[in-house]
Amino acid sequence: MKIGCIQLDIAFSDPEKNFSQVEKWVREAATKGAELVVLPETWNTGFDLPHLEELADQDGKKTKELLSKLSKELKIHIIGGSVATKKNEQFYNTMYIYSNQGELVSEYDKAHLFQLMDEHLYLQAGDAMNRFSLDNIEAGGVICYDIRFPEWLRAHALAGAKVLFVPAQWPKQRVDHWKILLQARAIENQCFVIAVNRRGHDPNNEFNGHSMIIEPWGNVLWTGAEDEELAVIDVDFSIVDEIRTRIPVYEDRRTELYNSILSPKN
Ligand SMILES: O=C(O)CCC(=O)C(=O)O
Repeated sequence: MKIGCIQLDIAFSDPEKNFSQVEKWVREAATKGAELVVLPETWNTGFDLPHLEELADQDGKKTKELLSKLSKELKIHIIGGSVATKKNEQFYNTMYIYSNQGELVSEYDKAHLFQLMDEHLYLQAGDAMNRFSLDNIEAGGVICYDIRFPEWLRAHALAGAKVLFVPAQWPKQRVDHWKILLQARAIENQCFVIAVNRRGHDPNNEFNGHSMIIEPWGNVLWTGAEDEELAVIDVDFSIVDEIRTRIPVYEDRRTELYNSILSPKN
């Protein structure tokens, strides 16, 4: 499958500009032959959390309209990064997944809120897993800081995911963590990891891309540059099963042992 990664330079606090940029880039990805496209985290607003009341997308309506229209018209799957949303009077960091038929196949609210950037002060955390299937490829999706929680990604893999999508706004100063954590998550879960970071800056942080596609043996198939970029990379998802047989990690897990330590009976 040809995967388009859009390493967007998000305009801070300017949803209108970001909606038109996203439309332009998704159209360009389709022109370049992408069958699935991945966007970064909170691409509608950037991290302008204090102004969510004015900026957040009410019920994700505007985002859903755009992604549904583009996925249907261009016949392209869209991993919609994430957007700041307002639902039931509360704010969320929400990921929408659209199939190439224009159907919403999954909606996920970021489960782990990043205290270093004050997310916990403004947003509600989601509790639901993000599992879906596109063209019979079993997938999962998490957002940025979620990759620091191996048990959360493992849960998606145990539930069947063979590829994990990771939209992010990961700051430049910790990009070494980003690369190592993504590679580790791919190796330990023996799955593809397709992670798209933004580039550019906001008032507090600089973001320097380094988006990555990693295969289940841990080899990096593609790393994004430091500029705004659209890359279209051909990925063969069929290798997952062979790698899972080569080292039978799932078979060798000792769940009872872990459970007895984490929840002793007495
Ligand atoms: O974990 C990190 O260092 C970065 C996380 C982050 O920026 C986020 O979740 O938005």
